[in-house]
Amino acid sequence: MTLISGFLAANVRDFKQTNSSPRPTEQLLHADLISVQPGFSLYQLSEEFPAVVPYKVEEITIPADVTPERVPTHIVDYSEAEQTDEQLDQEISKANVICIVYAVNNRKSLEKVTSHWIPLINERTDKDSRVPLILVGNKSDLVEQSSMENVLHIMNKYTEIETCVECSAKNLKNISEMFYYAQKAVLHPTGPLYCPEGKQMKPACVRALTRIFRISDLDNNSILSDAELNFFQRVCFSSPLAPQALEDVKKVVKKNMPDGVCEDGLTLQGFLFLHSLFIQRGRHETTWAVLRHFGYDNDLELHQDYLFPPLKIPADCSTELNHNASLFLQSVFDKHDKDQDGALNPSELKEVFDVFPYMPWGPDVNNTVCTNDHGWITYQGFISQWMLTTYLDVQRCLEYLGYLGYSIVAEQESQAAAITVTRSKCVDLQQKQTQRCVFLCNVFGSSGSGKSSFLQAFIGRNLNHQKTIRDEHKSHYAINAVHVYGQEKYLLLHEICSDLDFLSESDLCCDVVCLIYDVSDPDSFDYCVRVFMQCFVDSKLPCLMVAMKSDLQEEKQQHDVTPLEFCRTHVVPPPQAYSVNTVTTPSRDVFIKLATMATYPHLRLRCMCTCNRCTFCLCQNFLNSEVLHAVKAKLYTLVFSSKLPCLMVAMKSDLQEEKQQHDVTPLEFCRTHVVPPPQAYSVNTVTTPSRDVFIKLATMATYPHLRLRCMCTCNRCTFCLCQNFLNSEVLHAVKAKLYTLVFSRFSSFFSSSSSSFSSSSSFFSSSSSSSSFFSSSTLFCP
Ligand SMILES: Nc1ncnc2c1ncn2[C@@H]1O[C@H](COP(=O)(O)OP(=O)(O)OP(=O)(O)O)[C@@H](O)[C@H]1O
Repeated sequence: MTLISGFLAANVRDFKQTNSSPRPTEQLLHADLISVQPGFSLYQLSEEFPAVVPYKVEEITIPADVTPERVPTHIVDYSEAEQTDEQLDQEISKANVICIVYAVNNRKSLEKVTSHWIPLINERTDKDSRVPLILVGNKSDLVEQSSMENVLHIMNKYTEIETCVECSAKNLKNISEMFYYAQKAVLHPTGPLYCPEGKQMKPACVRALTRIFRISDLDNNSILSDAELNFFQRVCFSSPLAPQALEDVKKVVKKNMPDGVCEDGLTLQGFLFLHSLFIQRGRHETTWAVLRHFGYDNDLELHQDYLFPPLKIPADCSTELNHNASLFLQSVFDKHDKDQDGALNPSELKEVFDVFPYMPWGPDVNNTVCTNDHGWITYQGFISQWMLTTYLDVQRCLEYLGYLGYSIVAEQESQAAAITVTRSKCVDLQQKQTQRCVFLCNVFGSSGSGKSSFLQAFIGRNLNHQKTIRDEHKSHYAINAVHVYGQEKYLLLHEICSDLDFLSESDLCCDVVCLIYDVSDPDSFDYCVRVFMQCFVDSKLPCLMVAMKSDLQEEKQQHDVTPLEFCRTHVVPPPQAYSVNTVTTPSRDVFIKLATMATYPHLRLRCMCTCNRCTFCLCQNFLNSEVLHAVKAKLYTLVFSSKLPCLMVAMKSDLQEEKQQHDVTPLEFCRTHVVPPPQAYSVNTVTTPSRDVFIKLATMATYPHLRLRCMCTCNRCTFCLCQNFLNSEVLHAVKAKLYTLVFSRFSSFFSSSSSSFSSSSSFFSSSSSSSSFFSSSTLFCP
C-alpha cells in the first residue's frame, strides 16, 4: 500500500455567516484538505481503501446534506512530492481549519507535528487569528492501545489545537468524527470564547453575553426570571425549557456559584457561569448558538448583515418607524424609566445605551427633543429622536435597533421590519393625500433673525429657558409631535445656515419652507425675499413667512414692498407674528400650521387655521372623518342619476297625525330615496308662519348639487355659521382673486386635472369622480 507522504490539513475557508440565516445549514463552508502526512489517505470519500494511494487526490466537495453540521465541505489534497511550498502557503492562508495527521505507530511523525507543522502553520497565520488545528492520529488499526496521553501535553502547549482524534483510514474508524470536529472547529471555535491558560471566558465573550443578558432581561431587574429564560431559550433554540430542566439549570448554577441565582432567577454572574461551563465541557456550540442568534460573527463583533439588513428606499420616498417599532421603543423606555417619572435621567439614559458599543446620543439631543424641567428626555422626546434618526439616517436607525436587539425581542426577521418606506411624495401630491407621519421643515433666516429660538420654542422653551443652553449643546434640529386635524404627525425643523453661498441641494429639499425675519431688524426681511426668489418662487413647496420677535418694536423693512404685500403677491400666507419672549411656553399654532401645510401641500389655498379647537377646525375634522366619507360615498351611489332636489313637507302639523296609508312611513320613504326628512309645517300660527322651510327650499334650488349636505338651515348652529362664512361673498371674492393669481403658477401641478380648472367656477365645483365629488372642498365651496 502506497501512502501519501506529509500531513493532512483540512482547510475550511470562506466561512461566511449571515445573521438573517444564522443556522449552520445555511452557512457556507469550504474545506480544503491537504494531505501530506504518511499514513493517511482520502479513502473515506470513496469508502474504499485503494491498493495504491496516489500522491494527490483531486479537489472534492462533500455536500451539505451528508455532513454532520450540514454545511458543504470543500476538500483539497496537498502533496509535498508534487506541489511547491508556495502552493502549501496559499492553501494554509485560505484555510479555516487544518487537520494535522500523524501515524499513531510512528513516534517521529508525532514529533514532526510540533517540530515542523505547527511552527510552519503559525508562521503563516496571524497571531490574533490563529487557524484552529485538529490533531489526527491515523493508523489506529495498527496499534492495540490509544496513544492519546502522548498528545495531551501538545494540546496543553498549543491552544490553537481544538481537539485530537484517533482514526483508521483503512477501516473507516472515526473518519466522519474527524470531519465533524473539523467543521465544529470552524463553526464553533473555542478560541474567541475562552482562554484555556486563564481558564476563563475572554473579555469580548463576556461583553457579548452581558449584552445578551441585558436584552433578555425584559423587566430590567438584573435577574432572568423563568419567563425571561424561556423567552431566551425559545428565541435561541426554538423551544422553551421544560420546567424541570429550568430547575436543574438553576440548581447547577447555585451549587457552583451561590450569587448566580437570586429570587429564583439567574443573575448576570450565573448566566456567565453557565456559559463558561458549556465551553469547558466542550458544548461551546450552545454558546455560539446564543451568540449568533444575537447577531455576533466569529470575531464576536455584531455582524454587518444583522446591523444593516438590506432596505430599498426609492427616490422621493422617506423612512419612518412603524407602529411595532414604536411599541418596542416604548417598552425600552418603560424598562429603563425605573422611577417612572416619564423621563430618562442621565443614569437611566446611560443604561439604555449600555448594550451599545458607544454612546450614540450627545448633549445636543436634549436640545433637539422635548425634555422635562430637569432637562431629561421625556417619552415624547425619546420617540421623537428615534423618528428623527429614522427620517434622516435610516442606516443608523437600523444599527441602533440592532444594538437594542429589536429583531430578537420583537421576533422579527430583521431590523428592517421596523421601518416603513413611505410612498413617493409625487404620488402623494397627485393623490392629494398622504400616509406619512414625519415631515421636514427647513427654516431659513438671516443671522440673528431668531431661527434657533424658533426651533427651541417648538420643543417648549421660552427665551429665558433658551438663555441657559450652552453653545456647544445647541442643535440645528428640533422635532416634536403635532396634531393635524386630529392626527399625530412629527414635524422636524432644520435650521439652515444663513450664508446663501453655501446652500446645498439638500437644504432646498423638504416638505415645507419656513422663512424667518426679525421685525426689529430692518434688513432681515430682505434675506427672506432673496431666499424665496432664489430657491422657492418656482417650486411647489408650501412656504410660510414668520415675523419673529414680534414683542419688540417693529422696524420698517428695507425692501420695496412690505412683507404682507410680498406674501400677497406670491400667494404665500400672510406673515405669522411670533415671539419666544413669553412667560409660559411659546405658542404652538405656527408649528401646527407648518405641519398642516406639509401634510396637505395641495390645500394651501384654504383657511390657514389649524388650531383644532375653533369652529372651522372642528367642522374640518368632521368633514374629513372616515365615517362621513363612507356615508357620502354610499349616498352618492344611490342618487347619482337624480338631479332635481326634492323636499317633502308635512303640512297641518298642528293637527292630530294619522298613520299614512302606504307601505312605508314618509320618513322611511325619504331615507330610502335620499330626500331630506319631511318638514313639519303649519300655517295655523298666531304670528307670521315660520320661514325656515322656504329658506331650505331656496338653498336647495340655489345649490342643487349640494343636496347631500346637512339640511340644517337654522342659521344659528355651528354648521350654519360655517356655511354662511364659506358661502359669503367676501370669501368668494378672495378665492377668486387667489385663483387668478396662482393659476398660472400652479398650472403644472394641477395639469392632471386641468379640465376641472378651466374656469373659476369649476375650480371650486365638484368633479365627476366619486372621490373628488365628495371632497371637502366640494362641500365647502359651492
Ligand atoms: N423676542 C425676542 N426678544 C429679544 N431677543 C430675542 C427674541 N427672540 C430671540 N432673541 C434673541 O435673538 C438672538 C438671535 O436669535 P437666534 O440665535 O435664535 O438667531 P439665529 O437666526 O439662530 O442666529 P444664527 O443664524 O446666528 O444662529 C438670540 O440672542 C436670542 O436670544
